[in-house]
Amino acid sequence: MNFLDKLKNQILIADGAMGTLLYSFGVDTCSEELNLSQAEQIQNIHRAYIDAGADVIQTHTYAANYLKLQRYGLEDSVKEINSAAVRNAKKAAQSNAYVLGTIGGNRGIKTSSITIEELKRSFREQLYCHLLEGVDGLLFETFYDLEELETVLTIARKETNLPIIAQVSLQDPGFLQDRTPVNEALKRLEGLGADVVGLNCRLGPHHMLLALEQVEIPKHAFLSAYPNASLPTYTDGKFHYEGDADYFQKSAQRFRDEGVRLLGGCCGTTPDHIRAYASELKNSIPVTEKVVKLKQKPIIVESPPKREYTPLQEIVKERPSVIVELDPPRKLDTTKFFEGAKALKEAGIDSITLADNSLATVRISNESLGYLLKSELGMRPLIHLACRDRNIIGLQSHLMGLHTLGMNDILAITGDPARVGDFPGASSVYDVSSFELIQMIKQMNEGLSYSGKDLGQKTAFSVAGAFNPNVRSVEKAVKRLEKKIQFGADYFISQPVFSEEKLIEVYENTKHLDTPIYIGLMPLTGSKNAEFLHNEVPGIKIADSIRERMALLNDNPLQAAREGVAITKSLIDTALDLFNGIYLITPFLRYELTAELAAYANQRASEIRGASYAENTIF
Ligand SMILES: Cc1cc2nc3c(=O)[nH]c(=O)nc-3n(C[C@H](O)[C@H](O)[C@H](O)COP(=O)(O)OP(=O)(O)OC[C@H]3O[C@@H](n4cnc5c(N)ncnc54)[C@H](O)[C@@H]3O)c2cc1C
Ligand code: MET
Ligand SMILES: [Zn+2]
Repeated sequence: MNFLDKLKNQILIADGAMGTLLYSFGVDTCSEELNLSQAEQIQNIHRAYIDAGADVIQTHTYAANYLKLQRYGLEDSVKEINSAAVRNAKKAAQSNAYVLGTIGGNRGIKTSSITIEELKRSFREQLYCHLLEGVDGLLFETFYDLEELETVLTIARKETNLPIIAQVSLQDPGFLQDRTPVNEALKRLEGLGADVVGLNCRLGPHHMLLALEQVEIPKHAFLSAYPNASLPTYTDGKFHYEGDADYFQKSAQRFRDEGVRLLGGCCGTTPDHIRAYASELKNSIPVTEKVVKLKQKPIIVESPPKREYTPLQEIVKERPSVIVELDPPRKLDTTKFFEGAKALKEAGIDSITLADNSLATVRISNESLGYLLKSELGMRPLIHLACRDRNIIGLQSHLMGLHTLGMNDILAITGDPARVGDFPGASSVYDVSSFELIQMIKQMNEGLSYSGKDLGQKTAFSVAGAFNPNVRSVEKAVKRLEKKIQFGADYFISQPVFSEEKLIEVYENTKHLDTPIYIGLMPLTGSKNAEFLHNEVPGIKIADSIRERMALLNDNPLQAAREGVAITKSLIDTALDLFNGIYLITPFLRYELTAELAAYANQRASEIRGASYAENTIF
């Protein structure tokens, strides 16, 4: 009798974890490889689960695909490992248990760079091994990404009539990562021909039962559940799971009440947990009716997003706009910083931009100074946000804080790596790069966290991307801009440009884009500054004539700075012919220089506007 026939009339017990069990025994390398080198041990664990009462066991092949095996240089051993794994499970099962060939999901919570074609290849390789070796059914487990599971299920259903179990994993008890309600997801899997649909991993019994309360008993499939033992804890350098077998035993009947017919365990479970389930439910009669607590898709409050200002990308499309960077100090005295901010406010700038530990050098946090500028001086802070210092949790919590404080203008950057900075031993986090950060922020504007959790409100961020035209190939840099636009960038802010030729080159290469650019300009403060930028900062080239002008004033710092301002004014004149946005960078907190330049740019901008107004009204 195939195990689907059995499931028609009785609950079956499945096995528990293999990976975490081996890890608890000290295996911290590729445990799937043990199917080859420690076949007997693997068979012993399978037997321990069968002795504990499992009717159905699974091959130890969850991560035995080329995408995951390549981490260990084992990508060419897919066939060997999967075939050995099936043989191990069958040898242990004899005729005492059914054997499922397990294939795990690849896409996790982060936006994955794995393409559908790679997923298909990875899946097919494993599938054919399992079919050739002969299994009683297939178990597709730990799929966070519904698209991935639907893709592989469709392939498998075409290839075989064997029973297929398709299981998703949830971050949130109710919804998949893409916000599909769990009930809808399982129905879709049933529609694609899965014989058993269900949940495994990530959630322990409590949350998995909460999710199952929202699931109807399928009409043409059976329901399965493989909860984790508990949340993991990290002690003495190792992960542990705590949920004990008694706790599992108490949950068993509740799984039955939710209509589950195949009940096993996932991470952290052991033969004791399975024994507990078997003692409660083995051979028991399944329920056929239940009251479902269907949840609707979360309603994201459609209140107007919390926005105090017109987004900069809208302003700069309408008229010339000047923003100025004034970096948070490296020391705790903020007097000069606030003096500078006041001077820039008087110069009439649209926004003051605050770097995030630029060059990986520690500075006062930009959100705290930004908030003071906003609340005390009524200025509009634009907060740079680098991926380098924060993981996905930190980035999101930081963004939620910025929203709460009403700071909606963000420059999303990957960030200079920690090794360039003043704490070279610090680690760069880079959970995401600027592309995904832009996407994360845009998702929050839809009221959803990066993993798709409902935030209850929409944020109103306007997101800039960084543009570095000081590279060998501006065309390549523009390709990055195009990619950032695809990820949701609203406008760009560039590194400083030091020559008219570069301004024109950038204009020529970007004029096809609708997305506005604030072009960067920074006054040189002296000859040493000019030589440093020209010779030591990758990509920055300053015309010989300019460096000569600065060199002539080497002994007169005041005059040199005046020269730097004069050069930048002439660049502003050209820049305003080509771009609407001017981004001035304040060197060494010398705000008097950028305040003067901002006033100049604003005056030139109003002259241009006056002239175009006159042109439009006269004719
Ligand atoms: C306006 C502006 C403000 C900035 N503010 C800060 C700040 O506050 N804090 C801070 O730490 N850093 C800051 N930076 C520096 C920035 O983080 C680095 O210059 C970064 O390497 C490029 O910008 P990004 O972070 O958006 O990188 P991304 O565009 O995401 O690029 C990431 C990686 O790709 C590389 N890359 C970028 N462009 C190219 C290209 N054309 N060809 C090949 N490889 C490329 C980069 O070197 C980097 O390794 C700022 C840069 C700009 C332009
Ligand atoms: C990471 S969830 C899948 C786990 C797998 N069934 C194992 O225990 O090895
Ligand atoms: Zn698991």
